[in-house]
Amino acid sequence: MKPTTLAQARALIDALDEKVQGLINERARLAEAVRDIKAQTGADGDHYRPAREAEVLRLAMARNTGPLSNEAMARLMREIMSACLALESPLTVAYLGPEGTYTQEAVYKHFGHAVEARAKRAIDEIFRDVDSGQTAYGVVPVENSIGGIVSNTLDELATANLSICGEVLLPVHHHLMAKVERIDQVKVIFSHAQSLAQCRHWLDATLPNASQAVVASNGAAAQQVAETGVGAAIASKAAAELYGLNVLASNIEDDPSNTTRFLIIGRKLSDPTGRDKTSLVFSAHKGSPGALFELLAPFAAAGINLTKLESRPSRRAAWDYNFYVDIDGHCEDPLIKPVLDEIRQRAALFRVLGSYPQAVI
Ligand SMILES: O=C(O)C(=O)C[C@]1(C(=O)O)C=C[C@@H](O)C=C1
Repeated sequence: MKPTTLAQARALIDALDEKVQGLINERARLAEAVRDIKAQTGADGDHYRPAREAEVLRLAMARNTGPLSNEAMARLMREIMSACLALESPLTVAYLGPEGTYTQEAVYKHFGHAVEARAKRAIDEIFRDVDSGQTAYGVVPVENSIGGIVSNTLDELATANLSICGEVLLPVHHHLMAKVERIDQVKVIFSHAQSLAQCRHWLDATLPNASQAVVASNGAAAQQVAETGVGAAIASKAAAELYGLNVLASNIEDDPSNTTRFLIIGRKLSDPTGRDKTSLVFSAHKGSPGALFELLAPFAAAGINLTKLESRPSRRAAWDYNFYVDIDGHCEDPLIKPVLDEIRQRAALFRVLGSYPQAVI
């Protein structure tokens, strides 16, 4: 029945909300049953299953008939699953803090809001915390569509005994924020080096005489401006709200498609979902001509798509490099496994950093 008055429409919404709520709790009871089944089968108490979560989100999007968008529907399912998982056991997630960073946004986008997010001061601290079991998972930035790689993360990945179990793509929109109310009052701008670089044209055109100062993160910039009242910060809208700053200009990034990719790090390999990525690190034997070509050729021969290739100093010897490669597919896929074995034989160093579902939302 299509309502014709506001009161009728609201009464129908109330009745429907009651049913939706009942169904959500029924789902939560099933998640509790899953916990009991896992306990009986000797699972280790970590109930988070990245592959299953990706499947649930993909199913929600495939089933969706609107009017809500697929993404809006998936975000709702994301929060329901997050609350269900928190019933099983609250998940702890370390991220690059302080509060208000884009990494914190990436935590909530990937895990939903029912996690215990713990702010850390540096990327290596996050790796240490996850490795020692103090937190179950970590979220670290790995690359930006304009600024390129986050070298600390790649360097930590090469030596850490951890596994990448997910990725998050976060559109990054920068805002100028301060205690003062007018842009012409701003004499100094604080932010992370990458954020300043991503807003360079806007800053040159709008605030050519203001000086720029690099700090550890956008969140730290906003926190500092809130505490001292000095200057302005470039950070997220969430940071402006959290630290009570005035937004003086919005969306000041030079490229509106500016996106940062984050990785979820944990201690377990994720199951295959059919739409996965695998991250690898390897190095070639020094001094042999065509060594890198030899390591990459098996991918081409098997028709495996490379989505990324980076090199970094290996830190073992001068002019020795580690190559970081992302491919489409899971390391257990029957097509991929023998190819990885072949490359392992040919490489000086070879490690699978993780296989994980491609970002869903
Ligand atoms: O299917 C599971 O293994 C569950 O624990 C249930 C559930 C869910 O709510 O759907 C919750 C958490 C997991 O990360 C994945 C899925």
